[in-house]
Amino acid sequence: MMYAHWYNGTHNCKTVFDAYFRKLPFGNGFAVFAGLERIVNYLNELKFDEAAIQYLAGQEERYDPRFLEELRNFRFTGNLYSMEEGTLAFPNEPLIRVEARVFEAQLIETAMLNFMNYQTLLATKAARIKQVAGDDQLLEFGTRRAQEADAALWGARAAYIAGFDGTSNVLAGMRFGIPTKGTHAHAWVQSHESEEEAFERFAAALPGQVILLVDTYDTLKSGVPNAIKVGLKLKEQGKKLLGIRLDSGDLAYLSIRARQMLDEAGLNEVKITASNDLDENTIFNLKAQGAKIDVWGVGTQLITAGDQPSLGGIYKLVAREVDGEYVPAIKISGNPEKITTPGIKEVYRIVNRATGKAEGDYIALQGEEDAVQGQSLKLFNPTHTFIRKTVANYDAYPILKPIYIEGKQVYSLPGLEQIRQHHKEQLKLFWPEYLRKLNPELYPVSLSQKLWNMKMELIDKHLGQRP
Ligand SMILES: Nc1ncnc2c1ncn2[C@@H]1O[C@H](COP(=O)(O)OP(=O)(O)OP(=O)(O)O)[C@@H](O)[C@H]1O
Ligand SMILES: O=P(O)(O)OC[C@H]1O[C@H](OP(=O)(O)OP(=O)(O)O)[C@H](O)[C@@H]1O
Ligand SMILES: O=C(O)c1cccnc1
Repeated sequence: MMYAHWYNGTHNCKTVFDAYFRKLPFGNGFAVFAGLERIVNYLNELKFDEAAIQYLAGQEERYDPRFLEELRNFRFTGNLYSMEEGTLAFPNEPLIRVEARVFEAQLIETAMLNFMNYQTLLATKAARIKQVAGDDQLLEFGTRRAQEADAALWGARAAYIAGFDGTSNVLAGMRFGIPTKGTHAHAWVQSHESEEEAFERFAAALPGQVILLVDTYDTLKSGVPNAIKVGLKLKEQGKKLLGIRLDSGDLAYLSIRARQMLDEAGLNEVKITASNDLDENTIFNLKAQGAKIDVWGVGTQLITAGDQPSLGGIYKLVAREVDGEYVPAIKISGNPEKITTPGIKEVYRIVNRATGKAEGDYIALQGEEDAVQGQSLKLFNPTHTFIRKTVANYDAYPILKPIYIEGKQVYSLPGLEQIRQHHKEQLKLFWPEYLRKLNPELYPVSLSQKLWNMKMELIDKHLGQRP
């Protein structure tokens, strides 16, 4: 497409694209936007180096050398607006808007969607797990099962944004400052003559971090009693057994029994960690069964987003420059939900001043800023327009922030702690009915009347052209 634009002399035409998703993952009521940091890293480094030019020169498309010369000077020179990481996002509203030469805007589509889709999916899955875990500690244990190494690293970051407390991925600790936490594997126990010896040696090496895996041979007959022996010895030395880990069997029953045994031995402070194919449903059920688990190690189901391995985020052309002016663009589909919303748009989060809670998101055309300054605002469902409400006494917060203006990064990436905090504050903005895990209420995302009218006119215009 880049070549075809260059060949036809349209490559410098300005275009506007929106990145958004149509359907929330996991039946959740919201998504947690993530991926911006990696998008910024990508755009800052985006260029065609000599090796790339050479590779393209050898392809069967037989690119004109002047095109390859153009690529040599390629960099991102456009504008990019985005939600901040950790922000709650909803279907059919732009999460990112790109305004750039079509040459650039088109190239970055796939990479941007890759980063946005995976990280947003992961942060959303992690938010669901966080919701059931409450104040229990959550550890990300997924690296060995992730869809390759990048997914492990950025997935650990996304999980931390949404409320996980640590990761077993040490590179994620080094790169992003996420606390690294973990225990030991069965192999540690298997590589000693006895379980007791294995526990003692582990405690000797890492006296401040001892969490012992107790299920290698027999959890209640051998693992927990041996851990208690080591725990009591550590106590005598003024040190502490931090915890035990259960990794198989009935985690409710075993944790209740292990808790009793630890308490009877006077080791009330020793925490119980559980792992083994956990997700929000097993954790919810284990808690309902009265499991005595303080720390949850979650791997495969989180890092692969096991129940929905992809977010269907898309990137659609919404405006293009014609004779020096932007004109809105639309894509029609037989499926009304797939019809795009044309034009350059702002997204506002409408917050009720009396309750401090979000009433809905409101998408208006650029230049329509007055629409959200009035005494009252009409929100309606763009597909089922009879579903409507009027909000008075509100604040309208624009949620797309400028990240690049004319290719210059104008946004300083916040630290991870700040992003995590922002996410926590976002959650407080919403009524619980939108946040609940099962059958949440549909959060209203409305179009301005002007935008809705314009969309309908464009639909009429294009359908009118049909034979
Ligand atoms: N009390 C419980 N209620 C509901 N689910 C549980 C309970 N205890 C464990 N589970 C879950 O049931 C599944 C058991 O899986 P599986 O049968 O493969 O494990 P296992 O045989 O105990 O251990 P291993 O990993 O050694 O095979 C896991 O996902 C685990 O988290
Ligand atoms: O179950 P997850 O949520 O992915 O959590 C990570 C799992 O990885 C480790 O197991 P390991 O790779 O040794 O396999 P196994 O315990 O299932 O045999 C650990 O003991 C957990 O069970
Ligand atoms: O630290 C652990 O116990 C751990 C880490 C990753 C995967 N499984 C277990």
